[in-house]
Amino acid sequence: MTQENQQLTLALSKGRIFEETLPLLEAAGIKVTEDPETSRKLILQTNDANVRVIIVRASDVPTYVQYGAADFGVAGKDVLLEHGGEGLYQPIDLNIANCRMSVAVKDGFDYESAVQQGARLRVVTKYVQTAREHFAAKGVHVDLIKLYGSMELGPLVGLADAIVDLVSTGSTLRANHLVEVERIMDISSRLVVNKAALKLKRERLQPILEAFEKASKRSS
Ligand SMILES: Nc1ncnc2c1ncn2[C@@H]1O[C@H](COP(=O)(O)OP(=O)(O)OP(=O)(O)O)[C@@H](O)[C@H]1O
Ligand SMILES: O=P(O)(O)OC[C@H]1O[C@H](OP(=O)(O)OP(=O)(O)O)[C@H](O)[C@@H]1O
Repeated sequence: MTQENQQLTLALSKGRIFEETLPLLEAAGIKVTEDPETSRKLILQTNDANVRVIIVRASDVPTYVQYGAADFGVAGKDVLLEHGGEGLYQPIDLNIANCRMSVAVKDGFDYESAVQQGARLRVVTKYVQTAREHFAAKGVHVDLIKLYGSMELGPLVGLADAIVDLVSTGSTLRANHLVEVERIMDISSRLVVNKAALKLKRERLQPILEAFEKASKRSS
């Protein structure tokens, strides 16, 4: 095997996923030697010459792994559901970046009666696939409008009746006078592995996957 074939590339997003993956990497003996918050570099080296980290948008992690540009990565269940998971093996729930996906409305909006009356609701979200499935399963009629961020603004400026977004502490909802009216699902981040890499680089990947699994169980 050539040196290049031995190299493993891990796709991570900046922020909470990077921060919360660091202890798992350390459990596998891997230390990232550069900080993505202070460096503009998109390829970060580690103490292991055969492992490098690439920094991509959270929602792009599954795409890099699907096409083999990264051998493995860490992505939220929210992102994986929107992507569809094609070409990805998802062996471990890492139990990091925990939150929930919920429906929220402006304080005072009677969501239950609107639903009971069969009203057609306008919903803004970044998670169109998951939202569509959720409302279809409930038999609620919705017009979904895709946004890329600041969903909480939608009901405040008359763009929508409701939002589907991630909630953790609830402080973003409170700050914008919104209330959570339905929990759709719990969200955590998963390790995703390129299916071909799992076969071809199993020897290098396996110990890392095992260390991640052990460390993520310890923290649960
Ligand atoms: N408030 C939160 N608390 C805990 N976990 C969260 C929270 N918000 C998002 N997450 C989880 O962390 C992941 C990464 O979120 P992050 O905010 O870093 O990226 P993003 O801004 O949503 O993505 P993108 O850059 O692609 O638009 C999300 O996909 C989700 O699974
Ligand atoms: O319930 P809370 O603890 O307030 O967390 C919820 C917020 O967290 C996420 O945004 P994030 O902080 O990731 O900002 P961004 O997606 O706009 O980068 C999510 O989109 C909510 O706005």
